[in-house]
Amino acid sequence: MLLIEDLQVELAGKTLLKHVDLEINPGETHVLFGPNGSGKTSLLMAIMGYPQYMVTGGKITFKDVDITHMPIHERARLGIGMAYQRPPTIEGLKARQMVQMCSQNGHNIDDLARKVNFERFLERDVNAGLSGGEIKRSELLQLMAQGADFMMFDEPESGVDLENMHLVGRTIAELLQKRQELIPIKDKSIMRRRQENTKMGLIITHTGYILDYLEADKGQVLFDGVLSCATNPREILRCIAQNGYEECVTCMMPSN
Ligand SMILES: Nc1ncnc2c1ncn2[C@@H]1O[C@H](COP(=O)(O)OP(=O)(O)OP(=O)(O)O)[C@@H](O)[C@H]1O
Repeated sequence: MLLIEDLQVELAGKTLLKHVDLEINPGETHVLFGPNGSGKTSLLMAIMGYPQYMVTGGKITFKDVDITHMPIHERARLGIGMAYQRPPTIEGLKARQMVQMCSQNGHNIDDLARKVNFERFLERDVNAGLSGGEIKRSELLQLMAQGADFMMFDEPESGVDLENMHLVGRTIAELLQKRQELIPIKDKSIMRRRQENTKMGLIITHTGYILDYLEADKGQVLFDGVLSCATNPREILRCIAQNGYEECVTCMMPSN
């Protein structure tokens, strides 16, 4: 379980996250909405452990371990992974080497790359000259290799064309073991699979396209560093589209 209690985070002397509480249980995927600059990426970066996102209050617990001040690599080892919105180019490090470094289980890198249509980029430096959509697939490949238990996705749809959106959406759903099933829920094998799923996810989206590919458990809105509205993600999306973010957070229930 990921448990965030009363989290406050500062960046460059500015408070970006205010009293954030969040609980993601094994098998759950949450979706995070919010206007530009509201602090969504900052929340993910703080969970991942980037030191510039300074925790000035509160606590983050993962798998019953207090990770509030744990370095990034230890969080990754504990099972936290992230697909970034704008990951940096890393000169001198090939994508293949990066994926190998992420790999926990001696994966066949070429087989993994084929799944996200990334084979032809493996010998390039990480993210060098990649298009927006190619970068997203590179991020997914690293997560597939890592096999994390809790995965965060920062705007996985941005810059992805419609055809690749299917690939990205299906891959994320598979990573989170949240593929939408066409068979009714009363099917016992599906129910068992859902009960056995321990993967956790947190996805930032503006458009909600990702909801066409996976069953998300809860949506929340981050507005000016404050988290609210824990309810059905499609309902939140509808509310935002109809009334705007500010109206949405004032009219709905508090978080959790
Ligand atoms: N290095 C920095 N120095 C100062 N302010 C920063 C820095 N990085 C980000 N910010 C500010 O922190 C605020 C929150 O940024 P963040 O990226 O978390 O927003 P977001 O909700 O993810 O936005 P978007 O939807 O546009 O991606 C923004 O106002 C941003 O300008």
